[in-house]
Amino acid sequence: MALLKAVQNGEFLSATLDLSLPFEAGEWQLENGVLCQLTARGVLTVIPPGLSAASKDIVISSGVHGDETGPIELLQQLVKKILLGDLMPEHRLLLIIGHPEAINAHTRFIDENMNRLFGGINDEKNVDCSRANLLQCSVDAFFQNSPLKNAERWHLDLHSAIRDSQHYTFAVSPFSEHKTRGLALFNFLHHGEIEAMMLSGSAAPTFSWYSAQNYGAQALTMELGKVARLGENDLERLDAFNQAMLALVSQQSLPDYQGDKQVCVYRVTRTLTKHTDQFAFTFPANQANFTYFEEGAVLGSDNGEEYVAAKGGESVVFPNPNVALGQRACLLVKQSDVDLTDQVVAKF
Ligand SMILES: O=C(O)CCC(=O)N[C@@H](CCC(=O)O)C(=O)O
Ligand SMILES: [Zn+2]
Repeated sequence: MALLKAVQNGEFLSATLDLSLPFEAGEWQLENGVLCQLTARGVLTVIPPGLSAASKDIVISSGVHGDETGPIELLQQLVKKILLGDLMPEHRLLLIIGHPEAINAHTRFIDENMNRLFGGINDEKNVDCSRANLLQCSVDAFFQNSPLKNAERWHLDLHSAIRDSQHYTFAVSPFSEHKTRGLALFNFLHHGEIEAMMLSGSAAPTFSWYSAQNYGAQALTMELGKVARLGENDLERLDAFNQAMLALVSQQSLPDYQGDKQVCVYRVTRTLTKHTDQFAFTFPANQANFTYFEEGAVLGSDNGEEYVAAKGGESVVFPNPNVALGQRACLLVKQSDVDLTDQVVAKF
């Protein structure tokens, strides 16, 4: 079946991944009036017939890393519900399957980590750079061409962690110069029963940062469980998040959270960068995210420089000594007692 026809039938993921099907752009309307625009492989805009003053512009992306497949399955389910008329979106949506070549290859990336390529347009020297450029242009077009004036902008970039984690689900809030940490975003995290949130204090060229920095979007990198092959994910464990995501796209706004789950908040204290090939950690490669190290514990070293846990201790997240030179080898975080219902955090 041709690519466009397959997408129209709800098969967004399989049509996106079948690279033998030539890409066809297309625009069509569903019986319920929803307008769909397929503008690039894996890039679908959805526009409900009746936009209101409360409508938002929401980007949901998955598969920016090809081996993080649980969120890709969730996105496919969401798209299918919309395309078959089973879910009426309330907001303009840009729904993205990030990196088809990497997904097909079951790898994080092909030549370089695409989630470090959102700092602006790249030289198109490989497929990761070309795809990052296309995704940046797609996000630009989506936000810039919105008929909604002063609409709230959101971007949820869905990932899953490589290793075990003391928090099965968590979010990274990228640093930006805009107020991109609103109370509605925290309310969403509570509804999704997301266990932890890290507040980043410095810019990083990730996809969620791109939308926060350039468009003031309420943006998060969401870490949802652990990497597994497509079709082998335990989506039950992500059900609270999935329900919150479905509600986000189909309701004007989420009701104030009344449950008793609390998001554990961390501030990023430091980013350790790999400067030389001597970079090494003192702990095993599979050390769980959020492992805590007492003050003074040696965490690793790089060409004779030792990294030691700071005053009060620090926890390590995303430790990876195998990254390219000049890239982030881990984040160090400290638990913070800020309350996510607090306007003070929401100011930033
Ligand atoms: O589990 C890991 O080590 C990596 C999971 C992952 O891909 N995380 C994102 C986080 C992006 C951010 O800091 O916002 C990444 O490393 O790109
Ligand atoms: Zn990822």
